[in-house]
Amino acid sequence: MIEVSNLSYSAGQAQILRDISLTIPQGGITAIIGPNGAGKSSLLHCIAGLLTPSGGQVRIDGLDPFDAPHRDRARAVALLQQTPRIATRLRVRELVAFGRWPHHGGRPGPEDARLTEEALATFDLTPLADRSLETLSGGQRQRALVAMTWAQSAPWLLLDEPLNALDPKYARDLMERLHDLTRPAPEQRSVVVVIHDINAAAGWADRVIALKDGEIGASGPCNDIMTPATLHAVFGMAFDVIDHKQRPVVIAR
Ligand SMILES: Nc1ncnc2c1ncn2[C@@H]1O[C@H](COP(=O)(O)OP(=O)(O)OP(=O)(O)O)[C@@H](O)[C@H]1O
Repeated sequence: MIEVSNLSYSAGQAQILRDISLTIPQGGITAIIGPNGAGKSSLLHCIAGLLTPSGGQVRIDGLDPFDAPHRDRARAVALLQQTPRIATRLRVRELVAFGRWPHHGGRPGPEDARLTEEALATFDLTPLADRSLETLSGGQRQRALVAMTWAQSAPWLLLDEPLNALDPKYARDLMERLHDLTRPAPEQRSVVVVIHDINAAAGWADRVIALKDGEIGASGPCNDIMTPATLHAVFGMAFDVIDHKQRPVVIAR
């Protein structure tokens, strides 16, 4: 379980997050939505222990990400940042294998190789495994980054805009895969994902946290949040919401 209590975060004079308290249960997909500048990335980085809050606390399955040794933190939570800096001459397999670093500390063994191949296969990257990143399309590179994050084998995955640059098929495939891999079987991980595409959240998320101006505007099961009234309150614009196969579909008016 992720527990965030009275979290505040400031950058210089600017207060970015204000008194955020929330609980994210294990398993499933939790989507963080909200307008530009609402504080979604900042919240994800605070949870991952990469930004130091000005107040409050975070616990990831009981672990304090700000106090924990780097390796313990990396085994508890894997963060995919929006614009990670990576050496483009790396091959896809080498990049994905980096995800194993917290487990082997520079001495990869057969289990690390096996889990690297498994992550490549999970995200349809096996045919691209020997290509260097600079030869990939933006969407292919994005999938390789998700696979690297997955290979870290942390129970919690925090993904900041993973659908960036993905075409509709790969965006759907990625959400479907994350959905399947966050069910109780065969292997349950927990995903917290910042998403701009509101219908990707509506279609796949189990829970939604809607941020507005650095505060929680709404939070709860997906169907409870994807309502015209709540979406209007969060985004300041009118939406219609219809039901399609028991999932909400959001249409901007
Ligand atoms: N170092 C900083 N100094 C001042 N303001 C900052 C700093 N970092 C972030 N901000 C501001 O904090 C606010 C929240 O930023 P954040 O990136 O968390 O929002 P977001 O909801 O992820 O936005 P987007 O949807 O545009 O990616 C923004 O207004 C941003 O300009």
